[in-house]
Amino acid sequence: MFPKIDPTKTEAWQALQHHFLELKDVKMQQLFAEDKERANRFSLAWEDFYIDFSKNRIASKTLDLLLNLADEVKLKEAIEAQFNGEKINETENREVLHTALRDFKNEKPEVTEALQKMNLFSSEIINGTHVGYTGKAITDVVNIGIGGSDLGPDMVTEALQFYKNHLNTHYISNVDGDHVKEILKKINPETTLFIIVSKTFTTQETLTNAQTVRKWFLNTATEKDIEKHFVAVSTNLKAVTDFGISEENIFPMWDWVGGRFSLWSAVGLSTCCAIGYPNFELLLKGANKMDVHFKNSEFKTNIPVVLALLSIWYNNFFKAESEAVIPYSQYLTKLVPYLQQAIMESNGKSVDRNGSNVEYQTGTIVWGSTGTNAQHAFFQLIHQGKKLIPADFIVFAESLHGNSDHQNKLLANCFAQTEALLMGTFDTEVENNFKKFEGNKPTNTILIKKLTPENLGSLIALYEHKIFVQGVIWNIFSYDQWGVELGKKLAKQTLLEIESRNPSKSENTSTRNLINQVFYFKE
Ligand SMILES: O=P(O)(O)OC[C@H]1O[C@](O)(CO)[C@@H](O)[C@@H]1O
Repeated sequence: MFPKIDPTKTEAWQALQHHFLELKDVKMQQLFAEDKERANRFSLAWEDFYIDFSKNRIASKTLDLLLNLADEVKLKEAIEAQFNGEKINETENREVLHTALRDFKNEKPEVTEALQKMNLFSSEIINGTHVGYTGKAITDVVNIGIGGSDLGPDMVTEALQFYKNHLNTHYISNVDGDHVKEILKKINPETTLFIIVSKTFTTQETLTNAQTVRKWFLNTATEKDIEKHFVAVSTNLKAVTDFGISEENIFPMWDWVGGRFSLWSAVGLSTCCAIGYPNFELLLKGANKMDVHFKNSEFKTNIPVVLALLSIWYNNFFKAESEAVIPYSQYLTKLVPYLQQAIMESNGKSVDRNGSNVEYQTGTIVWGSTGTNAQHAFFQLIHQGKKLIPADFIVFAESLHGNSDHQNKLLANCFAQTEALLMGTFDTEVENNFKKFEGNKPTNTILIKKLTPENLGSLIALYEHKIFVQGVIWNIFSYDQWGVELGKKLAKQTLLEIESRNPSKSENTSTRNLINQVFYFKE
């Protein structure tokens, strides 16, 4: 196991603190003017990716010190420990091997078997050999799950809709009954496949939605028809079979795959049905390429490592509280909600790997939405507000739609925004302070050749590894999520009170009043 090192006790951290004082007031506009090679020096080209990180408040020394920090906290050993399947998720006593789901060279037999099952099943759904209870082909696929059992597959299916076949896909996640009701309005029980995805098969929202859908289905069909229309993805075979789904209709999940890192497994079955297995495999292969890059590249040319270190620089030294992600692609509308779970559920921790409270900032808040729309929404604050918000701009050089007029305008806007954020109105006369832009706002630009399943896989894996690197540096456990448990427990108790319809006995007066007010409104 790699050592548990408090980052603030390292020499590199101390050096970075001094260096921060030298650099905190530096203007990037000047750094660019003084160094014509800056953009070349602070950029990385890899496969179909070009990462420009020159528009950051860094000098060469900054990067050197950050790289020293990575060495001092033994990042290399940590990466090896993860890929070698050591139980680095210590609080759950689990290995962390989502990378094994996409490693076609060293496949785990159970992964190969699951992929074969997904291939066969999705092909039968797509080509119409798997028919519903009245003999009709499946037209709609509904994923029922929440968190990692929803956000990843939903995001990927949406992102790759250009590659989609005739199947309609739907995602039911919220326990709010409006969600399931609105989806049920759109589908026909005779031609719909339901995929219940829950690693634990104990999640209240998913089980409630699954029961509601089952009841709706049985309004027209019979119990024996369930096998043609319901499959599940879970580790909890007993709970699934108790629900009424037979073992052959269960796709596996494993303890060594965290929910928010599981879209590569059978959790991605809805995506696999929507885009077909060959495209799904390309997605996995793209992720694997990034895994190999992450595992083998020296840190200074290692994309996830460099992006993670830059984020640490702002989070821990500039004290930036959040980061924005702005994909200039309508297809990536769901990337930010997906990243919010991946990043914040992983690194929103305040206890270190030794069990002590941490005295430094950890998990960044991530937010954002697609450009160009975001320009007309919150960009005002990034340009002229008081907060420092480092941002990742993600854009594809080639479009899928082929309309160069649109694509050129999209690219122009993306690049122009990063330049405006950098330069502001530096060195130019402005009429008044209201029209002044300070500039000096940091951005990374992730320019990718084209939105293909492979490149999307690489992009997602990039962020997965960035999360891990940050967790190692902060000396926290990125792969557990104890912070979600208390709310789940209290919701169960609160539900009992609401269902009892007796005046609340809740000890907390605020909660008590809220429950009683609901009763009053309903009278
Ligand atoms: O797949 P399950 O077990 O239903 O869990 C769903 C989600 O709930 C969480 O446990 C907590 O929100 C996530 O980590 C997970 O992705």
